[in-house]
Amino acid sequence: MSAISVRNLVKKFGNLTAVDGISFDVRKGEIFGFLGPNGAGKTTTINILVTLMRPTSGEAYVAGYNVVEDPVRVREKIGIVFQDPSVDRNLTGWENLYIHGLIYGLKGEELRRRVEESLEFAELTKFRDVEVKNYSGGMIRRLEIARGLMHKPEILFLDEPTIGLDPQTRAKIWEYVERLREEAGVTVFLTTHYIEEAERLCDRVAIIDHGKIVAIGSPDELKQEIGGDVIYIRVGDHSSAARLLEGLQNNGMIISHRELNGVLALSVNNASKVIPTVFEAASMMGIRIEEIKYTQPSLSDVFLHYTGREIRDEEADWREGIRMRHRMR
Ligand SMILES: Nc1ncnc2c1ncn2[C@@H]1O[C@H](COP(=O)(O)OP(=O)(O)OP(=O)(O)O)[C@@H](O)[C@H]1O
Repeated sequence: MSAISVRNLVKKFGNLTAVDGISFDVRKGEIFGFLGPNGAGKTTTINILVTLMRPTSGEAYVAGYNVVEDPVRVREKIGIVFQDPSVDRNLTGWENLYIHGLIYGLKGEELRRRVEESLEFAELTKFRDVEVKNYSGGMIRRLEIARGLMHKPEILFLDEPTIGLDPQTRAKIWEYVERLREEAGVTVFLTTHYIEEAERLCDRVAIIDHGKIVAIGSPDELKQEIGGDVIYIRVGDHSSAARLLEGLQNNGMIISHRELNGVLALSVNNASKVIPTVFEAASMMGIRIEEIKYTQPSLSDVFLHYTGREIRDEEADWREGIRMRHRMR
C-alpha cells in the first residue's frame, strides 16, 4: 500500500483551478517532493491531504484512509509543519512541546519522556528552557518539525520547510529531515520552490505548474528524460546575449534557451558540436565571450523544458521577501 495515493484531484476557487486533475503515489518511507513556483498549487494540495480543505473532485488516500470520508483517522497518522511559524514565541521550547503533547492526548511520564526525546532529536536540549523568541530561524524550524513528530506520525507533511532560511541553516534542516526518515522511518511529503532542496533531499519529485503535474520521477530520472547538455555563455550584458541568441537560433541546434544578467543558457543535444558554432557566431557579430561552460541538465532545466519558464521568478522572490519580513517581526 502507498503512503499517499491521489487520483484526479481537483480544487477550484471560483473561476480559478488551483489543482487541476493531479494523480500520484508516494511510497512508504520515501522523501517525496512537490516542486513548483509560488502559486502552482502546492499548499492547496497539502491542505487537501491533511484534511484542512475538501477537494472539488477526485480522491486522495493518506495512510490508507480517504481524506474526505475518514479525516480523523488521517489526522492520527500524520504530522504537519506549515510554512509560517506556528510555535508560541513567548514560551520555551520545552513548554511548546509539552502543550502540543497534551493537545494530542499524551499524559504524565509518557508525555515528559516524549518531550525530552523530541528536544534531543532536534538538538535543542541545551535550549529547552529558553524562550522561543530567542531562537534562530533554524532552531524554530527544528522545534516545529520535532513538534510535528511528537505523536509518532507515519507521514510528515512539510510545507516549504526551509523558506526564508540562510543556506547553511537550510543544509542543517535537510540533514535533520534525512535523519527522520532513517531513524524514525517516517514518510516525508514536502513542498518546495527551491531546486537544490528537491535535488538534494527528495527520492522522487513531482514538478507542478499551474495546478498540473508536468513531470514525476527521481531527480536523476527527470534529468535523463530530457537528455542533452546545457551550455552557459557569459557575454556580459543582456543585449549581447539577445543578439547572440538571434544569430544562433536559425541553425536548429537549440532545444530551449533562457538568459539571466548576460548569461545565456542553451539546452542542446550535444554541447561539443554546438560550442564551435557559438564561437563562430560570436566572432562574426563582434561579441566577446567572457566564459563558456556546459553541464548535464539540472532540475531547473527540467522545469524549463516542460513549461518553457523559469521555476523562480521575480514575483516569487518578492513574495518571499515579504514573508521573511513578516517572520522577523
Ligand atoms: N483560499 C483561497 N481562495 C482563493 N484562491 C486561492 C486560495 N488558496 C489558494 N488560492 C490560489 O490558488 C493558487 C494556488 O495556490 P497555492 O497556495 O496552492 O500555491 P503554492 O504552489 O503553494 O504557492 P505558495 O507557496 O505561494 O503558497 C494560487 O493562484 C492562489 O492564489
